[in-house]
Amino acid sequence: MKHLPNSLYGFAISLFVFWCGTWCVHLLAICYGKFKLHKKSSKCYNESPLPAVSILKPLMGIDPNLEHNLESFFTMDYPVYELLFCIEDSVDPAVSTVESLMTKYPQVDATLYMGGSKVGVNPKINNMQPGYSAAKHELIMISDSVKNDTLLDMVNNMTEKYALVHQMPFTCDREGFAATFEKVFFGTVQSRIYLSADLLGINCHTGMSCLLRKSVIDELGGLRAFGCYLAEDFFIAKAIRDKGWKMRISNQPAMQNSGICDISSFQERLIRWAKLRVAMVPTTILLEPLSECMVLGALASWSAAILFNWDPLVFYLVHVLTWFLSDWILLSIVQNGSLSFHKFEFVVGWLLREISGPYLFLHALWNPAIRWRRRTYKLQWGGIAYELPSVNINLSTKRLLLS
Ligand SMILES: CCCCCCCC/C=C\CCCCCCCC(=O)N[C@@H](CO[C@@H]1OC[C@@H](O)[C@H](O)[C@H]1O)[C@H](O)/C=C/CCCCCCCCCCCCC
Ligand SMILES: O=c1ccn([C@@H]2O[C@H](COP(=O)(O)OP(=O)(O)O)[C@@H](O)[C@H]2O)c(=O)[nH]1
Repeated sequence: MKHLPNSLYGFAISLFVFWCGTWCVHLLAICYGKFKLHKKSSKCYNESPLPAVSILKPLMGIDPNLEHNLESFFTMDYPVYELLFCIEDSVDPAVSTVESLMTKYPQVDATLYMGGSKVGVNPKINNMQPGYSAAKHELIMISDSVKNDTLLDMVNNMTEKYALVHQMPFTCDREGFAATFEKVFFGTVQSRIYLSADLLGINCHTGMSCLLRKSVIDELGGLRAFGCYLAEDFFIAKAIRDKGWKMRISNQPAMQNSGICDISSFQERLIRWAKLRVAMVPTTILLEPLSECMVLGALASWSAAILFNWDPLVFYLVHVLTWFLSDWILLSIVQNGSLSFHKFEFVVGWLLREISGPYLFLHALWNPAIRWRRRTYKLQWGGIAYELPSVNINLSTKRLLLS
C-alpha cells in the first residue's frame, strides 16, 4: 500500500466512499418503500368533495390486454372524472376498442379525439394535444391502466404545495419469464433509484402515470411547451419545480399491464430510456454503470484490497449476495404480497438483469438514434429532440402495429 501513487490511493478511497453511498441508497429505498408504499387511501367523499379529474389516455395500436386495461378507467371508484381518449390515426385498431367501451358505459363522460395536433416532435404530446385543450377540469391525469382506487390515492397525495403526483413504475402479475424479468427490473434497480430520488428530492418523474395541476401546466405554456422533448415527463417535472411547486410519488405503484411481454422488446424500451437519460442528465454516463452491482462490486473489491488488504474474492461474493438479498427485500415491499414466481425464477431473472444492465447501457451509448413506435429520433445534449427520416420498422414495432 505504501508504494502506491497518491492518485491511485485517492481513487480507491473515492470508490470505497461511493460504494458506501450506494448501500445508503439501498437502505433509504427499503425504509422509504416500507413507509410510503401501499398505504390505503381513506378519504370519504362526503367529508370534503373530491376534485374532478380529466384523464388523458394517449393510445397507439392495440395489445391483448388493451380492452381490459381501458375498461378499468370506466369502472374507477371516483366521483367525477372525464375520459379523453386520444388516437393519432383514425384507422388505428384501438379506435373500435374505445368506441365499444364508450357504448358499454354510456354513463361515463368519455370522448375520443382523433388526428392529434402537431405542436412539436414528441408524438405522445402531439397525440394528447386535442384532449388536453378540451380538458374541463383543473386536475389532469395521464395514465396507463389503473386499479379502482388509483385516482383517489393520487388525488390524496396532491396536497396544497404539490403540482405533480406520479406513480413509481411497477408491473401486474403476468405469466412467463419475460414478465418475471420486467418485475425484477421495476421492483429492484428502478424502485431503488425512484424511491431514494423521491425521498431526496431528485427529479425522477416517469410519465406513464401522473396527476398534474392544469393551471400550472398552462402557466408553463401548456403541454405543447414540452413537445420539443421526447422525455416530456422529466422536463415537465423540472419546470414545475422551477416554479416553486413540489412533486412526489403516490402510495400505489403504477401497475403496467401491457399484453406484449417479451425480453427483447423490453430491453429495447430500456435502451430507449437510457438514451433519454444520457442526453438529459449526462452524469448518468458515469453514475449508471458505476452503480451496477457487478461493476461496482469488482471496483469496490479492488479498492478494499488496496485500502484494507481484504480478500477481493470474498469481498465480491459477500457484496453480490448482500445486494441480491436487499433487492429481494425491496421487491417484496413493492409487491406487497406473494410474488407470482418461484424464488429460483427470481435468481435467474435477477442475474440476467444484473449481467445485462451494463451491456444494455453500453448499447444505448453506442447508437444514439431512438426508435419509438413507428418513428426514429435523435437527441441533442440537453434533451431537445428531432425526428429522423423513417427507416425499416423493427420486429416489435411491426407486431404492435399489426396487432
Ligand atoms: C451513490 C449512489 C448513486 C446512484 C446513482 C444511480 C444512477 C442512476 C441509475 C439509474 C437511473 C434510473 C432513473 C429512474 C428513471 C428511469 C426511467 C426512465 O428512464 N424514464 C424516462 C423515459 O420515460 C418515458 O419517456 C417517454 C414518456 O412519454 C413515457 O411516458 C415515459 O415513461 C424518463 O424520461 C426519465 C425520467 C427521469 C430521469 C432521471 C435521470 C436522473 C437519474 C439520476 C438519479 C440519481 C439518484 C440517486 C439517488 C441517491
Ligand atoms: O408515437 C407515439 C408513441 C407513444 N404514444 C403513447 O405514449 C404512451 C407511452 O408509450 P410507450 O408505451 O411506447 O412508451 P414507454 O412507456 O415505453 O416509454 C402510450 O400511451 C402511447 O400510446 C403515442 O401516443 N404516440
